[in-house]
Amino acid sequence: MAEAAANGDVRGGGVPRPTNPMVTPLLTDLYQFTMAYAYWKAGKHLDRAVFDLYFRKNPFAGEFTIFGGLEECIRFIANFKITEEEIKFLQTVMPTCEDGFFEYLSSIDCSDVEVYAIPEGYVVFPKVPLMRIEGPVAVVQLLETPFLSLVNYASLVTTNAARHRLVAGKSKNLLEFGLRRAQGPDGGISASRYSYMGGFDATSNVAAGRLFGIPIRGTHSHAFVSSFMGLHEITDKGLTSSDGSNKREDFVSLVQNWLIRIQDSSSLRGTFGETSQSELAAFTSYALAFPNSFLALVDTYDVMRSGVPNFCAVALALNDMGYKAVGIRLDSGDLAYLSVETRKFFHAIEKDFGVVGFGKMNITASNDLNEETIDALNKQGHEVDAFGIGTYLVTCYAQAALGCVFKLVEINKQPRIKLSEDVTKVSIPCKKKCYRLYGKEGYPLVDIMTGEDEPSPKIGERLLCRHPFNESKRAYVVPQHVEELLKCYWPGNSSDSREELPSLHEIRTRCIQHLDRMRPDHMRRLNPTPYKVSVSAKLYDFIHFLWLNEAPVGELQ
Ligand SMILES: Nc1ncnc2c1ncn2[C@@H]1O[C@H](COP(=O)(O)OP(=O)(O)OP(=O)(O)O)[C@@H](O)[C@H]1O
Ligand SMILES: O=P(O)(O)OC[C@H]1O[C@H](OP(=O)(O)OP(=O)(O)O)[C@H](O)[C@@H]1O
Ligand SMILES: O=C(O)c1cccnc1
Ligand SMILES: [Mg+2]
Repeated sequence: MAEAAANGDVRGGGVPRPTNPMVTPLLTDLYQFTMAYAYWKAGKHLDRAVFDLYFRKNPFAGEFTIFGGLEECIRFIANFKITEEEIKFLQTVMPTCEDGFFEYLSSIDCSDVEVYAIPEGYVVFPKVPLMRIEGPVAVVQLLETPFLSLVNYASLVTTNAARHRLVAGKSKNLLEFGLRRAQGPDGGISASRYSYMGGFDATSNVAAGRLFGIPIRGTHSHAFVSSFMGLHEITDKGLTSSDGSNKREDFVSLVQNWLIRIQDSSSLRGTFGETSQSELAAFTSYALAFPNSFLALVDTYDVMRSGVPNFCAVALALNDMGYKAVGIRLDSGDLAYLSVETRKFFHAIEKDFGVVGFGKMNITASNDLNEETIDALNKQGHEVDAFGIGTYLVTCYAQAALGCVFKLVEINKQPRIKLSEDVTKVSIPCKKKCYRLYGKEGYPLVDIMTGEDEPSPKIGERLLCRHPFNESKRAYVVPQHVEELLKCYWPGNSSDSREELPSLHEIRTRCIQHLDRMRPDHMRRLNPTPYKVSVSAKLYDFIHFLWLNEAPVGELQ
């Protein structure tokens, strides 16, 4: 709801426009328009074509991917219309094309296009169509680039987020901090949205929070700490206690007294000397501004000799006034060691001053974190409760693109194939149905593609599942549960009813549930087991028949 409202104009049968106003029919490659013209010239533009959108290899050396970006594709086609002004511009780009073509272009929409897709947030695998798009060939051709642009990064960053969640574990808070490092504003907004979808808890990106209802969180920066010179800068020193008693105290004096008491306490005596007064002033000021949610960045000068003792002095002063501090953020140094030492310090405070719960104070870590560093921290042992992750998450540093493609699989009911020297690049022809077959233990066992007219797999019935290209790889499966994967998201001429577009929060919940349902060996970081993607025996035979038919026979001289 908030999404539609924030996005203003709602058209296309109640489907809002794409989130990014740059997503228009012109956000495509020139060759889509030149091909559309050539189809039109040949009188072929209304030929009924079926395209599959899929990827060939899982990213990040993993064996799974999460599908993201579907809602934006549906928003795009629901509102697809080339404006008069855009037509005029296209005429300048393609000056040799006949007027009749531009009249045709101005008449098209996607009312006769059908989109069947795997629901957003599902765990998906190579070669299985994420989307099957059917319609007049010229129109569907125009959808290729925008669809790929909407799905490729969305799926990649959702998968990246899910991988960070898997390595961090369920109990940790994951905060997306990437806006400043993302590939521009659209990259940043998309990263926040799809990181949340992939299992992050919150974002620092305020605009994304507003647009998508993602929880917004944040701490403060080093600049805030170093901007203070000393406690004398704090003019309004008073803090009113939280208990409604109107008790007001000189908070600065309270903090100073606590710092002395910590320095003299039995377990911490001698562990630190003079702390930074600049930092103490910054923390005190921040606590005065946010007494209910005080969290301090403790690594500007020295974590153990200044940041943590200063934080504790302020947190204990807040405690006297009935407020509970949140915790600290570490943004440099050895995060395993520093988090463990900080935790010991917190426990010592709890013990020495009898402040129940102080030992459990939140520790957030940031600084160029990624899957590997979090894995390393886990192996070393750490006390971090929350990870703030920017650069490696949003730029998908470990893999630049997912490599989704959009391939013609049928035209006018004639199956088509794209051949390649590289067998992984050979497309799987035909308008297909796709199923996920579940085994006895409740795990998905295999995805299978069949021809459109083949009977669907049945529970309890043995079915031969074949590798699409490798003759010797095949297995019988007796499914305990069968799920048809491609659902109708844009019915076009068909009589199927349209699937609802769930909220981002619902997609996130679904994504987490689906990841939980996978067999653990597919999900592990090191040498995961590939999930099997197969075709029916009939489709296998047909692929190889068509392959032989289309591949020219070489001549040896
Ligand atoms: N215990 C650890 N094990 C493995 N990697 C770690 C550990 N602690 C921190 N890291 C990672 O090591 C890198 C440290 O970065 P870098 O060498 O720039 O040091 P820094 O602490 O940021 O230094 P500076 O104080 O100059 O900012 C970061 O990517 C961080 O996530
Ligand atoms: O490290 P990332 O995963 O990209 O997360 C975002 C970073 O952004 C902030 O740093 P800032 O821009 O202040 O600069 P810094 O690198 O000097 O800390 C924050 O302190 C994090 O370190
Ligand atoms: O709130 C934070 O701590 C934050 C936000 C963005 C980038 N780095 C840190
Ligand atoms: Mg940093």
